[in-house]
Amino acid sequence: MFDLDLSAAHPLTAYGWDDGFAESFTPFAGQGFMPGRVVRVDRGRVDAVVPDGAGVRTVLADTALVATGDPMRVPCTGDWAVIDLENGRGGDHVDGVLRALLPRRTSFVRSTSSKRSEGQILAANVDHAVIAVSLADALDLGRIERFVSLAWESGGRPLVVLTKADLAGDGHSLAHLVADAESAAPGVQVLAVSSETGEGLDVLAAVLAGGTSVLLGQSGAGKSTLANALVGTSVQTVQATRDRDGKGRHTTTTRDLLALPGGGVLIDTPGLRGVGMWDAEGGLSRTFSDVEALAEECRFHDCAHLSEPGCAVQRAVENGELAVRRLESYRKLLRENQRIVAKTDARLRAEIRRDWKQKQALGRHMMERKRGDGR
Ligand SMILES: Nc1nc2c(ncn2[C@@H]2O[C@H](COP(=O)(O)OP(=O)(O)OP(=O)(O)O)[C@@H](O)[C@H]2O)c(=O)[nH]1
Ligand SMILES: [Zn+2]
Repeated sequence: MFDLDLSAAHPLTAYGWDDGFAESFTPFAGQGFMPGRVVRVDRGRVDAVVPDGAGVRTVLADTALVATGDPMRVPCTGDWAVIDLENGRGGDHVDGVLRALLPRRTSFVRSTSSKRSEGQILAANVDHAVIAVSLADALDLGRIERFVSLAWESGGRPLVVLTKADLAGDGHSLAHLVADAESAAPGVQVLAVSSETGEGLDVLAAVLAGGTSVLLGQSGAGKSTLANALVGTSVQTVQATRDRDGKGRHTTTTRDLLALPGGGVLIDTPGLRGVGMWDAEGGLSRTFSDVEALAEECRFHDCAHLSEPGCAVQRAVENGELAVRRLESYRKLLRENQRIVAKTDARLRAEIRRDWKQKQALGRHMMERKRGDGR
């Protein structure tokens, strides 16, 4: 079998395997199971890297996992899983069964918070959320604030990467742009890079070497180009299909999770790329920690920072300590967030009502049938 030893030689180290995950796996060890990291999920088929020398294996999730109906328990890219290759081998190139998921450290969830059952999980065990912002267009600080809030909410650490730095003019204007981006994301590292010239890629690679990262950002921000530059070759990996039919065909397999040559793991899934806002109240608080710290000083604890007397936020705007743009952006994102939470709640209520109505109708139907039978 394989060795659970945590030496650099462990075949999964390049995929982020560490002491903590090894510990979570302990109860499953010695049962013929092995750990694996999910690199792609496609219509119920899960591709995972396993330490058995074969690289990526395709498995199906245990029906017990899927049957819960809880979308949070469905495997997603970045998950560490308990893989059983001894059983469940089937046609259509299925190599085994995914028996369980190891506890997630962080998760990117669409819709409301992870406590909610209707959340959709987009990526798991993410340490850094890389927010790609193109310098080909004027910086949209509000957009940076939105993505940074989502990143904080996921539990990962945001990192703003200003791409296409070759288009930003001289070093002086580049420094200004970096400072502007920093003002929108207190405490968040901002890096300028160019996939074209290679500028800044070494610094970025060094940051990403520690853990698992996801790529976020608008369409056209330069994410694919950046991923290719970081990986060194095309993100598409060509894999030989096992020679079951004797034809020795080759298929091209795309992965959503890649080991970076300089260390670290990069997740780039289509579902995550242009994510919208969801319930990110905690993330907003972190992104606007400066505004919230000022609000603590307001005379009224429910101050709306409009025209109340003793408003510390308004005072800071007047003093030039706080940009009015930032206060407006804060308000806008809070409103947007509240709208989404309300909408989700309304949807949830509607679902419960529909379910209840169906049960009532079914009950009536059964009663009528019973009565009919008795006649
Ligand atoms: N000048 C310059 N252009 C770049 C750089 N990186 C990317 N581009 C160009 O920007 C365009 C968009 O890049 P992509 O990598 O496809 O952007 P993306 O974020 O992956 O876009 P989606 O796939 O739509 O999410 C392409 O035409 C790239 O050639 C760069 O560093 N410098
Ligand atoms: Zn106030």
